Amino acid sequence: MTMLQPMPNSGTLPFLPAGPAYPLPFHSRKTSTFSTPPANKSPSPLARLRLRRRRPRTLTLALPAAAAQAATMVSDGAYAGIDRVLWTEAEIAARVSEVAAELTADLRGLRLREPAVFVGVATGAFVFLADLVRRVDAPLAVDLVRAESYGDGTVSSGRPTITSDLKVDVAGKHVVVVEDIVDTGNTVSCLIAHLEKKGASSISVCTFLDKPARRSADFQLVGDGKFYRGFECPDYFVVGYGMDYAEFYRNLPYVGVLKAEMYKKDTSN
Ligand SMILES: O=P(O)(O)OC[C@H]1O[C@H](OP(=O)(O)OP(=O)(O)O)[C@H](O)[C@@H]1O
Ligand code: HPA
Repeated sequence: MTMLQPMPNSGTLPFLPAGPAYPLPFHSRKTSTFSTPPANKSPSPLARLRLRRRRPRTLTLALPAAAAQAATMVSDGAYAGIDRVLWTEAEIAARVSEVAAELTADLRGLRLREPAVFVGVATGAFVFLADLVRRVDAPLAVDLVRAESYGDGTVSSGRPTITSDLKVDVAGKHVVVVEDIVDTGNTVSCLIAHLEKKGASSISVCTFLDKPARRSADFQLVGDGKFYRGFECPDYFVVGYGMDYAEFYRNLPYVGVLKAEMYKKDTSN
C-alpha cells in the first residue's frame, strides 16, 4: 500500500555527508575540554578505541520505499506538501492551556479518591499529551496505549487494532483518553470498550481535534466522563502536532492540510 507519488531516488537516506574525514573531538579528562591526542606517540588501548572514531562516517539507513520517497518531501529543512496552516503553534499553545484549565477544574470538582489516569493514544497523541499534562494542575498518572487503523494511508480500516496495552491498572479509576484527533470515531469507541472491560469507573475523552464531519462510529462516555476538544477540524486530512501521513509530518509544530497530490486515492480499504 504505497500512497506517495513515485520519486526517482534510491531507498537510502543519508544522515551525514560523505567525503573528507570529520575528526571527532577527544575529551580530555584533566581539562574537561575537547582536544586532539598528541602526535608521534604510541596510543594507549583506550586512545586506539577513540582513534577508530576518526574514520569518516556515512550512515545510511535502508528504508521502505514509501518512507524513502516521503523523505524526499523535505525541502530546505521544512516539509513540502502542506497546502495551508490551520492552527499555528501559538494558537495551539493558547488553546491547550484553555483545555487544561477546564480539565483541572473538572478533576478537582470530581473529588476523586485516586488520581485520574491520562491514557495517550500512540503514536499521534504524543505531542498533545505532553503539552496537556504539563498544564493540568491536579495529581494524575500517565500511560499509553497504541491503536492503529490508518496504516500508511488516509482512510480508516474501520477496525482499529490495539497493538500495545496499558501498564497502569485503571480498575475503579477515572480515565481521560487523550487523542490527537477523533475522526470516524472508530479508535475512540474501541478504546472506551477496552477501558470499560478493564474496569475504569469513568471515562472522558480529550481530543486535540474533533472532525465530526467524518463520524461513523458512535461512542458513549462512561460515568462522569466528559468530552473535551481543542478545535473542530474541517473535513481535510491534516498533519502536524503529532499527526502523520505515512509516519511523517508528526514533528511540525503547527497543524496543516496535506496537499491532496501528496497521496493517491487509497484503494486499500
Ligand atoms: O477516529 P478515527 O477515524 O479512528 O481516527 C483517529 C485515529 O487515527 C489516528 O491513528 P492512526 O491509526 O493513524 O495511528 P497513529 O496514531 O500511529 O498515527 C489518530 O492518531 C487517532 O488515534
Ligand atoms: O486527518 C487526519 N490526519 C492524520 N491522522 C488522522 N487520523 C484520522 N484522521 C487523520
